[in-house]
Amino acid sequence: MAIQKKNAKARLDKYYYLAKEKGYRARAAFKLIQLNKKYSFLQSSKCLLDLCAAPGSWLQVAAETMPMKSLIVGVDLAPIKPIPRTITFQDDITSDRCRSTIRGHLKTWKADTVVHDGAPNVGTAWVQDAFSQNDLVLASLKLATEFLAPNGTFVTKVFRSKDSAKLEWIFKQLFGRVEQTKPPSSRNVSAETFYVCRGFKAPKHLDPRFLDSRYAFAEVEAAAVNNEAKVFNPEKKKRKREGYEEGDYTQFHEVAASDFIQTQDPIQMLGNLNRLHFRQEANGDIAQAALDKLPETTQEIRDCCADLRVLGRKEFKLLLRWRLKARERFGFRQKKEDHISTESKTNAGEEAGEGAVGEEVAVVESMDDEMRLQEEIKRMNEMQSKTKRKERRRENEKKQKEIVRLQMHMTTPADIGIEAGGPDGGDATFRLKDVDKDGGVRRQITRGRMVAGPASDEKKAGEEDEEGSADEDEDGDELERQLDGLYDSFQERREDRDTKLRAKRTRLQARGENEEEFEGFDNEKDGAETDASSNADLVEDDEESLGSEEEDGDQIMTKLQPKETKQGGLSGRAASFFQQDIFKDIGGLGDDGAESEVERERDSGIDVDSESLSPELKADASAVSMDESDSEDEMVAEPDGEGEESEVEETTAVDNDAEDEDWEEEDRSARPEREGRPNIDIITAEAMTLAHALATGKTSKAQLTDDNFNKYSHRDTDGLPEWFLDDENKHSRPQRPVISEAAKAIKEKQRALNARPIKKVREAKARKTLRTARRLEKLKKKSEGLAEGGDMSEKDKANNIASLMAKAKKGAGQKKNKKAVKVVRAGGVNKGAGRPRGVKGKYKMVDPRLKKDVRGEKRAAKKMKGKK
Ligand SMILES: C[S@@+](CC[C@H](N)C(=O)[O-])C[C@H]1O[C@@H](n2cnc3c(N)ncnc32)[C@H](O)[C@@H]1O
Repeated sequence: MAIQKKNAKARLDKYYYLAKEKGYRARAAFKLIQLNKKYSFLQSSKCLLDLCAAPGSWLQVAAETMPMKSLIVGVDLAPIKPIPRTITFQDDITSDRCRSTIRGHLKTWKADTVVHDGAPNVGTAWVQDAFSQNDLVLASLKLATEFLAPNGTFVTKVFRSKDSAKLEWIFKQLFGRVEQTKPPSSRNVSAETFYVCRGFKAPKHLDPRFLDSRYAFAEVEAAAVNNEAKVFNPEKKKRKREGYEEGDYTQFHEVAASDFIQTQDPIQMLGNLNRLHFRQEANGDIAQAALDKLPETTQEIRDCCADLRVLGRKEFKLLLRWRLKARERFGFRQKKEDHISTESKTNAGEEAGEGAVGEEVAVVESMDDEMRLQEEIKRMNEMQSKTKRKERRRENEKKQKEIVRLQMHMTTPADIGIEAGGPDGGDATFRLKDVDKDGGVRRQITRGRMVAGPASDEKKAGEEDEEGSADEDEDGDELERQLDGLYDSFQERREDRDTKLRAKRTRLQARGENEEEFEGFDNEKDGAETDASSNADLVEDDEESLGSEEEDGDQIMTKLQPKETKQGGLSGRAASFFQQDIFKDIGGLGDDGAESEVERERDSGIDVDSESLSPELKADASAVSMDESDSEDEMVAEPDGEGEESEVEETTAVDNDAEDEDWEEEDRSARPEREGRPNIDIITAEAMTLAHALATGKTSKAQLTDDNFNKYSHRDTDGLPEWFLDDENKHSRPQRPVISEAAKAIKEKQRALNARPIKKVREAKARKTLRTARRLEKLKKKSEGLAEGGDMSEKDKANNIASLMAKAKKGAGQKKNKKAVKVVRAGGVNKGAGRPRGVKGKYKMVDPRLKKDVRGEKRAAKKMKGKK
């Protein structure tokens, strides 16, 4: 947060002020404007859903861009002040209530566009923030999949992190076209980027895990090729190529659920079968009917039995637990219980008890009902407390691991401090967990240095959790160990059948080994660094709500850039592209005359006079004109419309010697050319460098033309305020290289120019010279007349001519006599009544006191003169 405050001022950039000027509530508005400018999705949308909409600048943009009577709904955790033409409400987009509220607002409509600009609260570690943001993205995508119309558009902000690629993969499964972009208004220092996903495929059915961060991110991660795995695990398992079992030529296998309850090898069944059915044939198995009626046989169990191939670890555990319960109901006993029930253990049971852990035996019960009931209750209680302890321990263990992995940037901050299990409290299905199959003892997943701390912590936590004795704890793990062992053997069987699974496991193992060997991270340092940068990155401008600017000064409102205008059916970008010279002879490519040559030149960063430049020079594209007769004001070349300062200007063919007479305003279009080419003068070091490069062949015309089609060339400046454009012109333009020789040459040139009198002085001098010349001409004529006059004596003639010359000389130094301004004393009859009576010509009303003072001064001056 400190970082945010420190940078608060710097964050108030031009978009902030522009937003303020245009009345948008946040500068984020420009992001939507720029995204829409590029992809034009708002104009064609009639229904829009804005997830995480506060303070509402995107809603403002949507409301003014979408067609009238469009339905625009916005939701955010924070309240949104009402915006005309939009419906807003306050809720968490991850909640079910939010979903039903949206449904209520949309009624039968489907959204054409869903936009999401959500950002989690900042202040935690970078990875954690990024993860929460990704979580938000998934939540918004979930809503989008529910409310988007087929072929609709989903626009979302994503913070670049290791999970961005996974998100992109998910987007690509759901949308026809997915593009990543960063609008210019998004700060470069921000890790945010935007995905514009178009062409929603609207799948009829979507596995909810697809949009669950734990599964979604884990799945995509596993899909990545791990080359290291190949290095560290070069051995190849031999493939089994036996083919079909004898007499079994189908790939779909099912058995009655009661068989699963009775079997001694449930894992084998779960691994090989596709379904456990509950069908009851006439005269069929009573166990099957009883099983069907058992309260433990819940709908969830039935669903799991329906397709065993799609189940995960959690579901398998569920089925195995269900089987154990059913076996108890049916009177089967486990080995451990046989120890408790000393009366009824059979020899067969004992033999089975020596076998592998978890092996069960059928026991013939002979206890009376009461004892059995007590035993049942005791056992259930034990099981319950064991399960609780186990859950707690696993939570702790998981959190510790996640924290370490998080610090190592090896994982996302999955549910730290929240819930380690799945959304419904279960484990992540695809979580890696190594199991010691034979001993049923679970190995630590994370190894080496990384887990040293957590492992001991875990132990501590485990100790704290202990409520009973150590023996009790061991018993408590029994079920877990059995399940893990069973699941492990199931996994192995599956892997034997499925090469992909095997490869995945190998990769994960290799990764684990790499982690073990890796010793290079400095957790503290790393963490500190990322935290700092993360905050800077994640504290995005969007929180800068203008509405509450007084409070934090960071909030802004935005104004949209002008809408993209289409020219001749082409988008603005396409139109400007086809306006290039190479397309000019091709008909039907937009409006040929829409842009003048000069404008084109200007767009490419060159300011030239279209009429005076030859085509070659246009191609040279290095010229911006400056008339030598024009003085310094023109030299400080104003930036053109595109923000490029003029670098070279045309000169007229004016000779320096005649500069005094050259004060008439130049008509640029009438500038002469030298040998059919415009007379070019170079006035900036960049232009000089460019000219040098051209002259020495270091660059070519084509290269130059290419360079001028840059990202600054085709900006839409319509409707933008002057100050904004000025700022753009100053800073958003290509930086051209300058060589020192060029800089020196320009300096020299400017020094010479500065030494010259300024234009007005030269003009005045020229006018004076002209007047004198005219007067002398007149004088000459008069003198000639006098000289010819016969009546006058030679002396008179000489006197007359001398006096004429003296007059002319005097007159040349004098300005025309201005008519005297009559000073009138304000007051009396002259008080406030327009022109004073009897006064003709110019007059000036003055304060009576002032008039008196002036007269007094004059008198005093006269007296002084007289004394002298
Ligand atoms: C960058 S702002 C959005 C700015 C908005 N696009 C605009 O133009 O004004 C991010 C918003 O996400 C919201 N947000 C974060 N988590 C949310 C959640 N779980 N549900 C709803 N809104 C959430 C925050 O309250 C915050 O207002």
